[in-house]
Amino acid sequence: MILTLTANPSLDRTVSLPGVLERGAVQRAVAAGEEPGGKGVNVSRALTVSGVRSVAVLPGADADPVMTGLRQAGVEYLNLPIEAPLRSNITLTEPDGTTTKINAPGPPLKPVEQEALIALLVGACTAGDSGPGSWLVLAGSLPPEVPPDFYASVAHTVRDRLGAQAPRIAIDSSGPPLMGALLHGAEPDLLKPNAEELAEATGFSSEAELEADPLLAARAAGMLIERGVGAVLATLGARGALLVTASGSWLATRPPVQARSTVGAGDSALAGYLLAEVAGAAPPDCLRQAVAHGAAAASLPGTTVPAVAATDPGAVTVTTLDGTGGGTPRGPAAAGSATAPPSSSKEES
Ligand SMILES: O=P(O)(O)OC[C@@]1(O)O[C@H](CO)[C@@H](O)[C@@H]1O
Repeated sequence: MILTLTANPSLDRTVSLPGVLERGAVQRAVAAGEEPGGKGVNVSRALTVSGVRSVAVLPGADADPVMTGLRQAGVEYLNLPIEAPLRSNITLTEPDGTTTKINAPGPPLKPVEQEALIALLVGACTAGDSGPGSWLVLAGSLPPEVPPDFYASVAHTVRDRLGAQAPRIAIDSSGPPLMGALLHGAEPDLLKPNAEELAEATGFSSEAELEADPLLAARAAGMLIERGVGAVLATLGARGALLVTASGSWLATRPPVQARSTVGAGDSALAGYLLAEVAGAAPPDCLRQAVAHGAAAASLPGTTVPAVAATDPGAVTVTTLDGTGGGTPRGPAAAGSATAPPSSSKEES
């Protein structure tokens, strides 16, 4: 069982435009839809749709549309009821796949609610089939009033309370919550940054340089390994993704796909990695499945998550970067090409 914690979930509203987004104009959408979102929620959705048990832990009222969406999608969840409605995040998509996203701050989570959310999570870790072979994913931004070291506090509490039975911890966040986690000793077993977050977390080179140069990105990821991170799964937009561990570094690339919405592609990549990992795959094959999942998600509308059966890991090429490991190269040699969101769409972590 894989647990996810989304402290700042959202109802993702996707509006499809018939053409280019025109600032200041009234435009008619060709389609609109809603899905439960937030990074951890998306990871849980992607795992569930592939038949891997996942429980999403999140704040929000029983009647909140996010819970309704999770029930409809058959996703298991544990919610901490709060009074305020959860946020709605808006995605505007253009026909060429260009994605514009506007994220709301979300309702504040009071200190007493933060404690209760952690208690709910610890309870979930001790129940069922969570344990040292499993994972806890801490993902997304933090709502107002939550301190930036929140993910580090969660990691410390879970490890203190569960000891050897604690699940491994994966973190996917950005800005102050990412820095707060790293600076306060969260020491995640897995960190999933994009190029911007890798630059932010290491202060090593710029986002553009890291995205353009996987070897440079691998060096930056290596700095995080030296600081106690177990493994770094770095998504590099059109350059594919990297996996860096203490025992090896790998780069995965694939032919471009026609992107429809890059929202949630990073979350699906993390889900792909985890579902391969819990099935016992070797690191290069976990990376392969991450890239296959991310590519499939980018080709789907809105925050839609793919099932593993709809992904194409055979199209992904994995190469060893440092001669310490490597997967069985499969599919067309496609170095330098990968999931290709349009240049005007930023890959979300
Ligand atoms: O504001 P955050 O928490 O950083 O990101 C939230 C969000 O953009 O992340 C997901 C895509 O990764 C979406 O479902 C959701 O709207």
